[in-house]
Amino acid sequence: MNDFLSEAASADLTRTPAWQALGAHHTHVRAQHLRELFAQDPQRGERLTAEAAGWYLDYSKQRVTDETLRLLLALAEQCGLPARIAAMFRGDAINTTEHRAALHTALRAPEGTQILVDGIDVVPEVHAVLRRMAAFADAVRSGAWRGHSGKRIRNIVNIGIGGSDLGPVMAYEALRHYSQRDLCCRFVSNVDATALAEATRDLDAAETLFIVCSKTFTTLETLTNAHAARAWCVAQLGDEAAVARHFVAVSTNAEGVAKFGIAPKNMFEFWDWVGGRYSMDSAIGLSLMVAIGPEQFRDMLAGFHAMDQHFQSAPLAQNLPVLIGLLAVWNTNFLGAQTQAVLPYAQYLSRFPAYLQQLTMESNGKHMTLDGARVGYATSPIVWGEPGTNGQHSFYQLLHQGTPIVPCDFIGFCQTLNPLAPDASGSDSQHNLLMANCFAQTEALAFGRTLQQVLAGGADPAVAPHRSFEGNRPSSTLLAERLTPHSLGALVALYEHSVFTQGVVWNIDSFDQWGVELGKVLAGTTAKELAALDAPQLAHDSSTNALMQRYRKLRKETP
Ligand SMILES: O=P(O)(O)OC[C@H]1O[C@H](O)[C@H](O)[C@@H](O)[C@@H]1O
Repeated sequence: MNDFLSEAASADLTRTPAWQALGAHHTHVRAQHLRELFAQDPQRGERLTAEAAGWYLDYSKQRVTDETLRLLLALAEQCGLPARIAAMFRGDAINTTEHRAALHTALRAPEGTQILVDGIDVVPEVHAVLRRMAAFADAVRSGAWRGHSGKRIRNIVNIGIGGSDLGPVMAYEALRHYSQRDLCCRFVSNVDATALAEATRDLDAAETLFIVCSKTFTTLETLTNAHAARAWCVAQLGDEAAVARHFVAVSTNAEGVAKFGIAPKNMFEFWDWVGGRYSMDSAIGLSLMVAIGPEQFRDMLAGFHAMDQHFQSAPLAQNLPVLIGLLAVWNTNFLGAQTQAVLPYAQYLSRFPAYLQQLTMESNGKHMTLDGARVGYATSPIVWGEPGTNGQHSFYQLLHQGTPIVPCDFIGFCQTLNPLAPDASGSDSQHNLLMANCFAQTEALAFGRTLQQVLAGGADPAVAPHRSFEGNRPSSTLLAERLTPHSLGALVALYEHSVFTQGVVWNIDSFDQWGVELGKVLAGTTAKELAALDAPQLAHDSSTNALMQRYRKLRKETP
């Protein structure tokens, strides 16, 4: 057993005293409505809140009592959370199945901090790469870096998938307001050739820079797209040598990058102790840095770091990531929720739910404990969501009146970056409308509308039951003053650490992803069979065989 694992963490979770106490306690909470909890405690909405790194968390509309919180905090203690947090920040090999540290926190550690991996301080390396990235970003932004034919770079195409795509594209969209207007960034991830074809259709190769992002530099989708992009570029510019001015790489695999034909001086490195889904603040964020500039990127890192410090040092009861993580455990394991909706009331955060899907589900979608036993409890919720108010006109019907319980995280900002409709008081009426929707939704979910209220409003008694809302649907609200690189960094770190908190309680490895491997291996074999058009025998199951045969037949007949 690893020395950072406490005895309790390795014992069967469901037999720990805190878990058992929560099991006994949850029937009591289930019998209570949020209406009663608020009526009993007029200060609840101010009391069940916490604040850190510019973010205010209101979790008073979660179905918890003070006793629930006390028991959840006891559970965290019994699972050894404080020791596990310390182990992560220290650089212990907490990713046990891959024998690696999970040190994304080192990516935003200020210069002068010392973090040792195998006896070597990694912080100077992190800052050396950041400086190289900054010099490159400045050169592209100023026009000092020219394309092969001497033209200025106007377009950046990031090629990567999973963590090498979702973080950069989410953050680029989130921080568009801060990006250089004459630079256009596009992101290609899917191996469907349509993605690359549409991303490059209207571009001039002479003005286009490809950033190929892949931690391993072996990912089939990324290498396939990178080769296709290279062919497109060379065909347009008529010279193989153009690759040197139009391709850079971000990877841990220098050999793979060199083999592709990108010179070491055009490669930005990161390290195996950075997980793909935890890498947007490493060199994987190069496209973002080119778009928003090194200063704003550093501001984002400072936001990450502020939340890291809070997670590391705040008491568990006031610790935002810990609270959010424990509430997820409560909702999943005791209230029976299977999914979690993330609802940003900010168009700029349109890709945030997709980003959180990988962060959460690839991290905690596991069924084996660190000790190699099958878990006897549910682990990661299914994460989904859309920006408000769009979601309201789509799936909120189910949130309000459906049969499943869906805990919601509402995320919003007090100030808009695009004031289109300033009113007499100086605030923006369009933004007021957006946020009014956000607050009203949390209220409606929690308190609903009783049958009596509906009837008192004069509704037809036959329709009244359909128009009543049970309420008692849990949500949290995260509010910050303004969407800035700093507040975005803090928000991402908040969720990273909340996912870690859940993983610690569930006693799973939140940093491996073996479940993705099988699909990759099978697709490789199948791709070979599809390529060999006339190969007579297929040895899959009858369904897969029939599908492949049909595909081959129709593909052949297509002119
Ligand atoms: O960055 P790469 O090595 O190309 O990996 C890209 C992605 O590959 C797999 O899908 C992994 O499960 C992801 O965690 C990773 O982000």
